[in-house]
Amino acid sequence: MWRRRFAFVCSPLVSSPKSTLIHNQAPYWHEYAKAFTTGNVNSEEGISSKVKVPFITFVLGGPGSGKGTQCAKIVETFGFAHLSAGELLRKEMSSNSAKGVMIRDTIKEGKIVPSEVTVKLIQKAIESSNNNKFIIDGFPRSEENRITFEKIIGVEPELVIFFDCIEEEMVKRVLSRNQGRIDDNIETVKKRLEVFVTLSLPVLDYYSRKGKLRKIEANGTVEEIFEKLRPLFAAEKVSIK
Ligand SMILES: Nc1ncnc2c1ncn2[C@@H]1O[C@H](COP(=O)(O)OP(=O)(O)OP(=O)(O)O)[C@@H](O)[C@H]1O
Ligand SMILES: O=c1ccn([C@@H]2O[C@H](COP(=O)(O)O)[C@@H](O)[C@H]2O)c(=O)[nH]1
Ligand SMILES: [Mg+2]
Repeated sequence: MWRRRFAFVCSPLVSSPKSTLIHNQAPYWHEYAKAFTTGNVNSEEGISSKVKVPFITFVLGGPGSGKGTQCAKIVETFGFAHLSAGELLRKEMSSNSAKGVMIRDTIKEGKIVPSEVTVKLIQKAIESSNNNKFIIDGFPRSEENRITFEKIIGVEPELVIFFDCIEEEMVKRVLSRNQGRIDDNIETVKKRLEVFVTLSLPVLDYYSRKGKLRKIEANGTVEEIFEKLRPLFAAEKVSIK
């Protein structure tokens, strides 16, 4: 069973895709886009003249496929801000509020936290960053997540990366991670794998059809995998180094 791989076909590596702002649903980024294109600055609302429409990359893959590990390398090499949806939720769950308890229970069950909660956390993190290039790790995990992000943030990703790793390897990595995560146990991992197949694969399918998906074979060493990622970010447009 663990040898199963996600049967999924997507576009081959191609040159960097074009920007695709969603112009009819952008309560937040429309203001940013306006400030960028007109040069208007509204200091009361905190919109800076330096702010540009953000370059967003989503990174998806099953539990333990290496998303967090590779995102750290992308940040170091290409100057992105790393937003891990899981980390944002784990921070939020450490409060003993009703919301914190709900997040803890959901993560323990390997299920998906309500979209609005996650998107609001991502929005806050984007708003408080000085960076303009974001790598969003482990999101969107479902079509509902994706649609909620589009509604609230109003920007589409330029690029969506999928780490394709065999289940046996993912399970081995998660069970030896040793970071005290409440979902790093075999019962939760099995549930997360099912959730990935049922709810996350349709998201990959959506971006594949839009020509935005890049599949990375993620069974090798950390360095081998990073070498496969490098060309995606080497374009002048996204590189700061
Ligand atoms: N290529 C690799 N080879 C071996 N071990 C790896 C590799 N990449 C990551 N790891 C290790 O596997 C574990 C899981 O990696 P990581 O946390 O990056 O995965 P993830 O996709 O973010 O998982 P999750 O969705 O559960 O957060 C970590 O302990 C990490 O050090
Ligand atoms: O968009 C998201 C991201 C994460 N979750 C929940 O958190 C855990 C852990 O996420 P990692 O990305 O693996 O750190 C995940 O299994 C979900 O329960 C979420 O609900 N929505
Ligand atoms: Mg992770």
